[in-house]
Amino acid sequence: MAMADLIRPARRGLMLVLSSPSGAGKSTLTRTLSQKETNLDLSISVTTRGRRPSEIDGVHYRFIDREAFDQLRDRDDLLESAEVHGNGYGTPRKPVEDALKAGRDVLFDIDYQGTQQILEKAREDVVAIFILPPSMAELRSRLVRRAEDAPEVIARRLANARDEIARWNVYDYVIINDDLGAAYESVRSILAAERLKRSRATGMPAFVEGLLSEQVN
Ligand SMILES: Nc1nc2c(ncn2[C@@H]2O[C@H](COP(=O)(O)OP(=O)(O)O)[C@@H](O)[C@H]2O)c(=O)[nH]1
Ligand SMILES: Nc1ncnc2c1ncn2[C@@H]1O[C@H](COP(=O)(O)OP(=O)(O)O)[C@@H](O)[C@H]1O
Repeated sequence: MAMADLIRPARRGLMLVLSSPSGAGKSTLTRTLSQKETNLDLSISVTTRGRRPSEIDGVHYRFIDREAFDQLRDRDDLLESAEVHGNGYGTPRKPVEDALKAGRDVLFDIDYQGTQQILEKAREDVVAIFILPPSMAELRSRLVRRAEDAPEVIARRLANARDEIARWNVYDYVIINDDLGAAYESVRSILAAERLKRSRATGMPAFVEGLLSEQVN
């Protein structure tokens, strides 16, 4: 091992938050990102909301009852928690702390209230991105097309969208998810840039080392 590797402090993982009003596309972007990116753990939240037909317990959320939720929160086992659209949601603390300590980055799909709580705790380590739909009409059609929620649930989520959009200034970046591929590339670029910024403190990034060690004639 090179001397530089021995004295270089390991980079603490960063916390990447993706939030959006319901239906703007954060779950789709989160899923793609966690499949394609290495060194990025997805934080699995607990929720008291009922499971949607397409969801798997332990993969998309851990579905728990109100009593279990209150117990986790009261024991301080949640890094952040909030009431959203009438249900409890929270981030289990332990998996996040373990990943960050090991230098892995963590991806969160949480709302603005949870984002604010995490920012208050660890501003320097957080990168918060807000995903917006191109229009309110398109937001509505995405919720209808997704066909996972009852009409009254969709109506409530659309009504709440206005309050959520008004919180845009909690975030470091805002992305309009019109073309999905373009939105994904924007998220990926932000992650790459923020990782590079942080690696300055801990030494040369691997791809720079790679370029410098390559011999060409
Ligand atoms: N604060 C907080 N919000 C969460 C958490 N998990 C999910 N959310 C948010 O709760 C809201 C509702 O999520 P969900 O019921 O899956 O509906 P969706 O927005 O239509 O995908 C979204 O804004 C999520 O980002 C969490 O652990 N903490
Ligand atoms: N750029 C896009 N163009 C068209 N449809 C999209 C786009 N992004 C996401 N969708 C679709 O919109 C619906 C809502 O997306 P989803 O990721 O579930 O939103 P959220 O997690 O923000 O509630 C899904 O059916 C998804 O396939």
